[in-house]
Amino acid sequence: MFPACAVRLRALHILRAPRGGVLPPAGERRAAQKLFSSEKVIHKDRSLPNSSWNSDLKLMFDQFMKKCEDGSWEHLPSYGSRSSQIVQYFKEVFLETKLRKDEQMLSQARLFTRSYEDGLGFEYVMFHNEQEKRTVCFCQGGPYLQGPPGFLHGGSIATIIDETASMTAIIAGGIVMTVNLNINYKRPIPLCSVVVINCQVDKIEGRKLFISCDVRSIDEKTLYSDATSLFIKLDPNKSLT
Ligand SMILES: CCCCCCCCCC(=O)SCCNC(=O)CCNC(=O)[C@H](O)C(C)(C)COP(=O)(O)OP(=O)(O)OC[C@H]1O[C@@H](n2cnc3c(N)ncnc32)[C@H](O)[C@@H]1OP(=O)(O)O
Repeated sequence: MFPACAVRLRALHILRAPRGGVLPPAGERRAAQKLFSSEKVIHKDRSLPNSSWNSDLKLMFDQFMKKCEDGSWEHLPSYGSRSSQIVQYFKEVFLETKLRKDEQMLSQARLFTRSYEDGLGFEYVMFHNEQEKRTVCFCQGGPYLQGPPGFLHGGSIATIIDETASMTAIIAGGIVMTVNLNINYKRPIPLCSVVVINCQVDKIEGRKLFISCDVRSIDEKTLYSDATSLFIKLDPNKSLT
């Protein structure tokens, strides 16, 4: 089964029987639907090529889109404002009513990695291989992500690792959050170069998902960083706050 399909099915399954079989009250759901309808304004898939992409990023995009043709890999679209069913469910179940009512704040909310203008921050595209439980992300880190002069900030590297590992964990386990992320920074990453982040599920134990990642140059000769992370599947019966 393709992962996007798997995510949708999992979300539907959760929506059918959240909180031990009891749906959130209808009034609450209607209010949430009204609130979430504002998200429809933002639709641009930011994982598609734009004029800021360099030739390496375009090349990797084309190569992997070809690999998608036989169904072994799937391109994962990505939006500035996540509005999938799974996000809607997250907001309904895990976001405090007080926060959900703050429409202005929520309408301004953007996915951190998609909050920069084209080319200035994270330009990236992800592909998932369901059989290998593996996600690859090709990322070109722009000039606003500078740490040491000419190189990426370590926090921006952690961010794109966390985003790729999160997608891997969400596809495998549904609604999760990072509880631990360990990174070894081995070589600095030049600004505006393209790297490949490779994440895979190592182990699932109950609610825990163990993910490992590495960050390499696209010719795979340079290992920039490696990381392990732990995700916990959220319990709909426990409050987040
Ligand atoms: C729309 C879909 C969702 C999109 C998500 C995108 C995610 C993007 C990535 C992120 O940015 S996530 C944001 C950063 N992470 C957080 O803010 C998480 C903060 N942590 C928490 O809120 C809670 O830890 C959490 C709700 C995730 C879990 O709390 P619980 O009370 O449900 O779990 P609990 O504390 O019982 O732990 C469950 C198990 O995990 C273990 N555990 C928890 N934290 C651990 C840790 N840090 N290291 C090792 N083990 C840990 C814990 O010992 C236990 O093991 P056992 O089941 O064996 O007893």
